[in-house]
Amino acid sequence: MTAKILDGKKIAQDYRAKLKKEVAVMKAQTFTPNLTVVLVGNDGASLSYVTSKKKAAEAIGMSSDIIKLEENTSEEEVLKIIRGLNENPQVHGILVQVPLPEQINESHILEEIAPEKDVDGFSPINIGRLYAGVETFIPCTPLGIMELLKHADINLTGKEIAVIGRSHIVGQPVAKLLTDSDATVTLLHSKSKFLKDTLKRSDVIISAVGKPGLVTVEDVKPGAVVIDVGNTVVDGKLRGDVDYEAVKEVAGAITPVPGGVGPMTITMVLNNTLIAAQRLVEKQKN
Ligand SMILES: Nc1nc(=O)c2c([nH]1)NC[C@@H]1CN(c3ccc(C(=O)N[C@@H](CCC(=O)O)C(=O)O)cc3)C=[N+]21
Repeated sequence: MTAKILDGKKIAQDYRAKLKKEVAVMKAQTFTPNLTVVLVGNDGASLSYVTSKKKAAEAIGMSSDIIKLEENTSEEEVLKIIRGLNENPQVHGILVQVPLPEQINESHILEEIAPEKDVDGFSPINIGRLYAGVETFIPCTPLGIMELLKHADINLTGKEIAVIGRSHIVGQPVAKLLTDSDATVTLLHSKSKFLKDTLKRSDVIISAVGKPGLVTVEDVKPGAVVIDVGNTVVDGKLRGDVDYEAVKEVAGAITPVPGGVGPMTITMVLNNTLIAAQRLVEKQKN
């Protein structure tokens, strides 16, 4: 059996075409949604991600700005910039690229972003809202994974799902969303005792660790759906966590790296920015 390839690039393209139509309607009736991305420092990979986000936003008719700050920028300086963006009525979505340089405390920054503009869904208020089951912004990678699973022809009800990695950005929120979809989730991490046994009995494996070669063909039950969130550069090449070539011969469906989860994450940043702008329109009506 050869797996169905979950083509994130194509699925993202189709999704963005739908967003583009909604943006056009919004622009005709009200204003142009804007995504502003804050990047601190000179990390090459981060610069390439934020440039992709700006390009993707502009391609669907949104406006997008990148605020590029020096590596040695102080926390107070970044906080001041965020306060300015919070108050700027032209800005609907704010995204501060992580990781941040070490002199800047990430929590302090995320606390400062106005929850109604926090399109990453990383602020403590929005994380709390997610678990409370009230209106929020769902983090972009988990949202993208849920969209990919819709294309995997799998009914999640009662399914065994292994999530590897317990970050606030991917592992924990995706476990929450999958649980809400009636799946049974095991959240695995570096200290888990029965990692490999759990993978082997799972109907879906989601790996978000950043360790190439972590998930091997021996770990995968025939027909299982495998979602690879890893993106690690090895010898100048982007690698996921999954041994893709071997696993695709036994899995039911699988995401490639690149071209799987990554393009979906960017699409969901756009999705959340549009929602932020739409919520503002609703608020102004009342
Ligand atoms: N505040 C914040 N929000 C984020 O959403 C965020 C972040 N910080 N920090 C870093 C991670 C990583 N991330 C990726 C997004 C797209 C691709 C992506 O599109 N990758 C392409 C390949 C790109 C390439 O070839 O280098 C792909 O997988 O096909 C990858 C990684 C968002 N992140």
